[in-house]
Amino acid sequence: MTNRFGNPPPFRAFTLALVQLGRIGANKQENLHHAREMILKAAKGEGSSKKPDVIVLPECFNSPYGHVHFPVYAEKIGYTPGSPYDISKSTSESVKMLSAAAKEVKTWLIGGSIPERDAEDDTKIYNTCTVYNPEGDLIAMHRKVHLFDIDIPGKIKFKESETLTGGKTTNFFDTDFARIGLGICYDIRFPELAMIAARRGCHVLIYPGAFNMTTGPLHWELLQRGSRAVDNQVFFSMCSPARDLSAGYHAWGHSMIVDPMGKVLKEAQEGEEIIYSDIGEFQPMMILKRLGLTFFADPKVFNEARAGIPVTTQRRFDVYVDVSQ
Ligand SMILES: O=C(O)CCC(=O)C(=O)O
Repeated sequence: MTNRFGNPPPFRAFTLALVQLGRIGANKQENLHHAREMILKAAKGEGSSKKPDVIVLPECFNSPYGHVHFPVYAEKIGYTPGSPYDISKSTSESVKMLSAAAKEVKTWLIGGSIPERDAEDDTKIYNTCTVYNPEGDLIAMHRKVHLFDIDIPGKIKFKESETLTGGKTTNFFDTDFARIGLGICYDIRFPELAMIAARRGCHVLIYPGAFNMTTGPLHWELLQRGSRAVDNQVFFSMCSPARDLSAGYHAWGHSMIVDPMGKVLKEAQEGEEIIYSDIGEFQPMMILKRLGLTFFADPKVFNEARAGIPVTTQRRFDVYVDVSQ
């Protein structure tokens, strides 16, 4: 696909690891220490025969989840919109840990999310995902666009907007094997974000998330499979923290990887766990080629979904009205 956002890299199979992180408590140092341990474990492919190309952490991995906690745990990443990413002078302990861990394991790392304090305006805090390449460079960020403000009487009330500001941009990044789109948790409820990413050539969308015990059982899987993956014919994945019933917020867990036909490739349970899945299919011949410098993979399900059910090219933008009013 050619587009004004630059051609995406050719899509080749890769292995994705989701770290459904547990033990996220009040002590930030411990949270960072444990997250690092789990990144190292995931990189070894522990519990799997696979060594991942991309490792993902959950939403809000360095702090308890709740609007009162965000200002206390917020860190300045050192990023100013419009400027290149440069974390050499960042004061963020979380960013330093993530960058060093990605470099150590030489793997792409989607660093879940952390509360981020604006570089210039101290009153603004975002829920921010940072992404590192295998050299440890920060190469992409996503500030949660849609804030999680809900009130289901007797079940759950949550108001991120009490302390957070919403991001203003859609974001993706290119690796040498795929273009990957970003979102965070509640962003999944807004189909526009995923559709924009898919139409900009993303093959895979990855959202760190932390659904709860009310909406989790009803919507977590439905939104990933039935909605964002099938709507856009992309691989879709959300990575949750593990469920901790002693914490103030009870995460649903069930981190998941879904293919473009809506098939669940891997799903975690509730506890701390690392799950792995191939994105695209490795063929035996291709494994051999992989021992050389190049390898080819079969993005079969991606191409077949789009060829067999060509909604991507059948959309009637001439008919759809502007629904923004
Ligand atoms: O949309 C939902 O039901 C949950 C969203 C959420 O937990 C979040 O945005 O952190």
